[in-house]
Amino acid sequence: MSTVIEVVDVRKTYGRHVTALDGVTAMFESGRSVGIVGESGSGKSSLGRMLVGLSTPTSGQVLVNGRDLRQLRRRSLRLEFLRAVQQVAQDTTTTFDPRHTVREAVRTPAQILGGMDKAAADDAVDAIVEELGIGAELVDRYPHELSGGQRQRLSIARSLIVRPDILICDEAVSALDVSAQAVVLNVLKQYVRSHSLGLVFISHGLPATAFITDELLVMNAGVVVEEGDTATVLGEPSHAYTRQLVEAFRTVETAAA
Ligand SMILES: Nc1ncnc2c1ncn2[C@@H]1O[C@H](COP(=O)(O)OP(=O)(O)OP(=O)(O)O)[C@@H](O)[C@H]1O
Repeated sequence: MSTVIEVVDVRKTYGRHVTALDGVTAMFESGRSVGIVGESGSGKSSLGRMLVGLSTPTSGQVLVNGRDLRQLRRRSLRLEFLRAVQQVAQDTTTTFDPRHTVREAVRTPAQILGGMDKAAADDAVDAIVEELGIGAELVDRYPHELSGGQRQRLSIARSLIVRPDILICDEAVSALDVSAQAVVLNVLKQYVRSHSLGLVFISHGLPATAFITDELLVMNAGVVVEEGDTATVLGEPSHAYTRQLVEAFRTVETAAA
């Protein structure tokens, strides 16, 4: 395991009145899966967006493989950054270019970032699609011909094919039915164990988070209030906010059962 992303005392404010992140320090390693949990508005997506370079800190630093993220956003280092960090978003409506089939969309990063030739990239597309339980017939469709869940799985395929050091998943399995979710979560877990993938898993779903993460960061009002290994944080939460959150998770689960 090696440290890929370091977040050092990061603050993020929007305008004058909203502090989304208030002094967050965290480390994300390859081969380890970290869940970020917290109620709505606690800053999870603000942190997730920062890790993928979609937002910059108001103060503090985000380092990716030792380099400041601001440097990595430059065009000359953009490919290096994309090889290290990939993301899967909750809303995949704009993830795919409507002019290309999903085969082209999944194959292109394998060629550009993975250095594969077209034939090897095509084989890699077929392999990852099968691994994720996606029907082979879907890859020759255009994005608008797919359901939200199908697009979400193909978006995961497109990120995994690059073999990034870190994959940021923000509600990335939320559009999937339970059986598709189980397949995807198992594949992601296997990539963490066997291919040293570092996973950052942002989710409101407790069972999926408990299953897939090694560690949890609990956020409240832009602050990490508790962190530790998942079983301990969920089984013996030490912070009152975490106890409340775990209780709320369980209430929803019971109501849904
Ligand atoms: N672009 C923005 N402009 C202004 N305020 C924002 C912006 N993005 C987020 N915020 C605010 O920052 C705070 C943190 O939002 P964030 O989206 O990070 O929370 P979250 O924990 O991911 O919530 P959810 O679980 O609902 O997705 C919230 O108060 C939100 O209203």
